[in-house]
Amino acid sequence: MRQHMQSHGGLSSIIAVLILILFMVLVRLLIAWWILPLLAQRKLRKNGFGGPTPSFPLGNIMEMKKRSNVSEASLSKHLITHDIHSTVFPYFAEWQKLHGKVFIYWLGTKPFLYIADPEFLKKTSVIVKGKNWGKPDVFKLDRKPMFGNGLLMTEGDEWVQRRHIITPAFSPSNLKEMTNIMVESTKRMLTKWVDLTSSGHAEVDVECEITATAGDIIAQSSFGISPQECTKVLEKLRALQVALFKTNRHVGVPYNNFMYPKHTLEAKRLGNEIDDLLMAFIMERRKSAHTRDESRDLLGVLIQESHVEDNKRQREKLATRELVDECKTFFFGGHETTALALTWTLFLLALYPEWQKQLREEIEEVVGDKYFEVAMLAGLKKMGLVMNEVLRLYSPAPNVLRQAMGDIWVNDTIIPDGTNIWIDVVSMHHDPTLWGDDVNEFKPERFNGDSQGGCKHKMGFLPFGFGGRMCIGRNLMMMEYKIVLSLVLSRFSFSLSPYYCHSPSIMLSLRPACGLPLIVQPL
Ligand code: HEM
Repeated sequence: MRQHMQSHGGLSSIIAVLILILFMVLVRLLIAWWILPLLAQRKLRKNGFGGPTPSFPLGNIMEMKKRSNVSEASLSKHLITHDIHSTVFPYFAEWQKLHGKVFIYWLGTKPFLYIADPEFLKKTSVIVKGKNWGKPDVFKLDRKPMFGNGLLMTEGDEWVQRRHIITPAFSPSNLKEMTNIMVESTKRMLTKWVDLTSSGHAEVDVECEITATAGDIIAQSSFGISPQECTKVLEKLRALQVALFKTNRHVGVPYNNFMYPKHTLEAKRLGNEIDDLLMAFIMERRKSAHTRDESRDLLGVLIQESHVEDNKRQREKLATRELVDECKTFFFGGHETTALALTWTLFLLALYPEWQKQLREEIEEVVGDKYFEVAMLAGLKKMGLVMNEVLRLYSPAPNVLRQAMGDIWVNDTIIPDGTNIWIDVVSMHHDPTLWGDDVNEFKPERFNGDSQGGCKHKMGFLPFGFGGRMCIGRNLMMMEYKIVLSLVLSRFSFSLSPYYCHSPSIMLSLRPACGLPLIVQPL
């Protein structure tokens, strides 16, 4: 009997200890997920920033979803308007009316400082330089299968070192060497269009075609990968983007991965498969690096750096894992945004044929029947104006993300260490107080003689980000943009297909949700 009571007492103490442990774990989680973020929010609110009221554990996500659904339902897909902010970010457009251009909102248990005020942004960016900006932890984790710890996601000294290593790959002489690849890839695409049109198909899904060509260009010019191998990586990247976008909806909610186990596992699997493919290319190039004069394309530069460091046995060598992450980052970042800039351009030129005509005349004058040379690009001035106007109205990178690494003082305002920051580029590019009443009109001439397009604030036009972390590939993009567009315009005229539905939407980048069907006609 005594023995029975003793064992019963032992069991009770074990249960009591377990309950205590469980209680302590819950308290710790509550502190980490809610109390500490609330304290951070209080510090931010002391500055006078308002914002929608969050609830635990979703923050403001339900409201964001609700507003997105309402906006989608009310969108007339046949009405073409360039006033897209309230369509792509309906919740931000609504909250701006209530709380101004700087406020706090919550993704799950993470408070974010929303900024659509260029003056406020300027003040923070004067104080904080490239190296001292971080990237939000939640996105680093969530987008890991896509970018790993590549340049886009690195911070501090590691970012400085990587940026230093990678920059030479974008030197003018390296870019010049890429011209042939760009011309040949585009010509292959256009030959396909000729075949299609001669077999009676006048309609082409231009977004799909341009994306494949931009992928082919980055794969060949930066990694020396053949078009066939490139297709494999591109298909997986696209599938990964879709899977990530589906899991992305609850970013910031604790253990949100378990809410979409199928998509999370799929993203992980695809991420690993892309890693394996890239690893195989790297190994192949590493082998040949010993035997041939190594090319100075991006992969060549990265491999050379890792070799030099290997030989000297320095600590900061680029490990193979880091090479894979950089390749992933550049593969995706290097084709998706450029392809979208070209896609939105073809959409706008289809809508405004007088600009199509003007650009064609300029190309005839500058390039004519000659083979494309880099020196000709500067002569394509009107095309440059169109490019800027497209990047303003339909910015492929719709937002810029930051995290404060240390307290940031902006006059009397403090942005505390660890604050996540969401900069709304679409809002700033469509703000009538910055651009005037014609803000939502397609007017490339606004950039004539003014690289800021008449914007009243020099940080109101940010298609490539800002400061030290500005896009490293922007010169490559500009060159590719002009080459591809010149070749398309000089071989084809085009108009919108009656099946086009106007639905710009966000899937990491700003894209036409239903593609871009165009009626193309050989010239
Ligand atoms: C229309 C085309 C492009 C647009 C709109 C664009 C936009 C951007 C933006 C907004 C950023 C973030 C800057 C920031 O955080 O302040 C960025 C960074 C970056 N972009 Fe681009 N980009 C384009 C083309 C390219 C190309 C062609 C490449 C590569 C070949 C590239 C590679 C990168 C990389 C690696 C970063 C990270 C830079 C860093 O953090 O140091 N981008 N880009």
